[in-house]
Amino acid sequence: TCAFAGQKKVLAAYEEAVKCGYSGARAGRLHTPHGVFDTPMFMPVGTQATVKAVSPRELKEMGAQIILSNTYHLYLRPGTELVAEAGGLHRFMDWDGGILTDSGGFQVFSLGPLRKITEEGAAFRSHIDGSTQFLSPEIAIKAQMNLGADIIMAFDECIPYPAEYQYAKLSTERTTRWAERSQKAHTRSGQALFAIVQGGMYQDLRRVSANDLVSLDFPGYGIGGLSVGEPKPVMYEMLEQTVPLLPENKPRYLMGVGTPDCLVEAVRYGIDMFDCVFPTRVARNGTAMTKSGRLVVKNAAYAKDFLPIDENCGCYACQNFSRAYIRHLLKADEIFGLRLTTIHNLYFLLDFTKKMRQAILEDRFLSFREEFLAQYCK
Ligand SMILES: CC1(C)O[C@@H]2[C@@H](CO[C@@]3(CNc4nc5cc6c(=O)[nH]c(N)nc6cc5[nH]4)OC(C)(C)O[C@@H]23)O1
Ligand SMILES: [Zn+2]
Repeated sequence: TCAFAGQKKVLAAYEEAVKCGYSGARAGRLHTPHGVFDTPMFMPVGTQATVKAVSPRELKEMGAQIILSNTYHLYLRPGTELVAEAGGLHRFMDWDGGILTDSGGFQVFSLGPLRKITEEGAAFRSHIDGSTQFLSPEIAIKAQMNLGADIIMAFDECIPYPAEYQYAKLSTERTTRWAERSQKAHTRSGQALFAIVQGGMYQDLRRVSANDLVSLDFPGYGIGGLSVGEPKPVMYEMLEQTVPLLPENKPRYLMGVGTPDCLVEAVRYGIDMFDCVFPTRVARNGTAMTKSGRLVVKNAAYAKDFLPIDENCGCYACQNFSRAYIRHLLKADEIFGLRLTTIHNLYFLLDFTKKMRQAILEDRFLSFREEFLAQYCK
């Protein structure tokens, strides 16, 4: 293994356990102040300091290791100073596993009615009360130090898709300057700051972004600007161009991804960490994720189906309840229905990454990937 120990700032140290032959897939262990965690890993999204509809105890039970929260949302409400006064995000939400916070760059562009971006940062209007707000690398890093996550992200611009080459070039260069400013503003020891690779859908800009950020020497690297509406083959092409330029002994985090087919492809390219609102979001409109694709348990077809969502699933929903019962709850607008579909979807993705890790450790990842893709219809 190539442990990361020995570096003066052992933060999100990454021990690569084993590389899988003929692909970039690898199984590693991520060292953080809240524990050592196995990769590949899926991180449930808890945007506003809660993973919607499930409790920390249930998250622990289903095998969640690190969860994601959003600086943008917590900065606007309830305020990151308040969370600091409460003892930090772990205490505030009673989660003793790992926490990663996104820096707010993306949410500014995807949520708030954007006012303008300058070298200094991004001015925007709050999607909550319309107030004028401003985020910069310094403000975003200070906010994340207040939240006290184990892993925090540099302040970046997620380039919209599609984007002109010239705009992608200027934005990517600015994101690199913002990464340097994020680094300088980051003074909290024991907390890992990851940079975020941009470059739009342009191979050369992706390579420049990766090389520039690697030379600034971060403990880990997010790959941003993807899963923003581009075709999947384009996303995979960007991964193929970017991942090999990132240090083998540091974690790679593909932001905002996603569905099992994307996860298995990204792991093949050497991605270690994922987050996506997908499993929790689709659960709330009655869609369950299975290894054969999506199952809309709300459909009339399941009214008298007394089997569980997935007979081979070990989650609380599948061990105790039928499709008919969950459909009934969803049709009756019972909150417990959403809780059961959410628990199943999170368990499904967490278990899927565990199965990928096992396949890599047993050097059978490529056949695992073949078998999975053959059965899964998008
Ligand atoms: C797949 C699915 C269902 O995920 C949904 C919806 C639209 O895509 C998502 C997920 N994609 C996504 N790409 C990202 C890129 C960056 C980035 O470049 N920088 C930073 N700091 N954070 C990022 C977070 C990202 N999330 O983005 C929102 C809008 C959060 O909802 C998600 O489609
Ligand atoms: Zn289940």
